[in-house]
Amino acid sequence: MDERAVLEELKKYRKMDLKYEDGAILGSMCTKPHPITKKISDMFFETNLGDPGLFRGTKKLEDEVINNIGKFLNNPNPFGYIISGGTEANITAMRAINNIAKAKRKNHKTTVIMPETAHFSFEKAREMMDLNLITPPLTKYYTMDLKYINDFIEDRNNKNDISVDGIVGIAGCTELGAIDNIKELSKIAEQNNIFLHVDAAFGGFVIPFLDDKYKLDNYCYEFDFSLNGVKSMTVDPHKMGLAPIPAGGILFRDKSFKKYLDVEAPYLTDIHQATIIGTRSGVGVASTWGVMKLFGEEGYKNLASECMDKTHYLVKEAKKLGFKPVIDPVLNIVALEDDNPEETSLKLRKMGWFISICKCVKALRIIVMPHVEKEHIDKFLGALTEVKKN
Ligand SMILES: CC1=C(O)/C(=C\N=C/Cc2ccc(O)cc2)C(COP(=O)(O)O)=CN1
Repeated sequence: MDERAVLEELKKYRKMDLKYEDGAILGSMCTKPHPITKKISDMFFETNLGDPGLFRGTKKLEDEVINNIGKFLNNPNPFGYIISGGTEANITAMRAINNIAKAKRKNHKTTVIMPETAHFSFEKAREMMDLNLITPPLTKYYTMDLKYINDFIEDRNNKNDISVDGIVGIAGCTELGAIDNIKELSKIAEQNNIFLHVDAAFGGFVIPFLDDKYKLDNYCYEFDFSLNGVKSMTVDPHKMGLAPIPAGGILFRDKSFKKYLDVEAPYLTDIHQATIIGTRSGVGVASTWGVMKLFGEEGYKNLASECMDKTHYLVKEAKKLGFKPVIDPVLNIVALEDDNPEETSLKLRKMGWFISICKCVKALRIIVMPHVEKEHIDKFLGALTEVKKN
């Protein structure tokens, strides 16, 4: 095929895809990347951070991006990477917890406490590292029951039983946007010398920029490295950071954690490699650097406010039509109670609406990303009303 034919053929495939701007994508935590990232992608498309000695400028960008993200997460000295996504970031944090535990006790089964609302990337980590996951009961706000955690750890300590090696707190859970009480989890982690990882894959680019008027009394919004017990965080630029895929982020409190991830990499320009993925493009790094410079704190504050205003609009209009949110929106995520979410979601899909559903509660799930406008919300609620009538 000549170049023209190749491009013509590819256009046929691309036309089969949905477009964010059409507003029918309501169940995605990704959105249309900022336009500047097209130009940045073109500049950095051949870079490979898997061999950083060859791409020193791009590696310098990654270090600056990690520091810039660290700044809005109250970490003056972060260590980390911009990697394939939140899944790789969470698995990386579990690698660190597992390797720290194994270094203390050889035949120990690493035990990690995390909520049932945790993203399924932790199930992949469990399977890969044979982790022992403990899921405490949830409160009515869909956050982990702190008394249960304290009692569980105390009981283990009293029995001199297998200790708890890690705790995972979610700052903006996938299904509902609920934020665990990271402040209390940090105290528990510090008192018991347990590694606390915060999965803020979605919330990391929202919570630091959230105006107080959107904050609910039932949740604690302190969630970052300002809490001494927090040892690592997942924060994904390719969600509310408006970077193109792939751009997940893993940050550790400092560089002392690198030794728990390093693997010898003899034939690279570096002698060690800490990331799970080897060869990795620098496009996500450069795009994140660019969008963060373009937006600044004000830009992300405006973005968070715009999405929260549309979220509250959706809830207000849905309530008028008799639909009930599972919880008041914590972030730009709405879960509407539904007696048969699978069926409703399928009917909506046939009408061209792509929402998702919750697992932890019978509900429809809508993520009000920047590409979702009020007109899309109005049309969606019209379709939902029609589906529920029949
Ligand atoms: C709290 C948390 C998440 O909500 C999460 C992903 N969430 C949602 C991923 C998603 C994105 C677009 C889409 O159309 C559908 C789903 C991940 C994994 O992030 P990923 O590997 O970048 O998908 C980790 N933690």
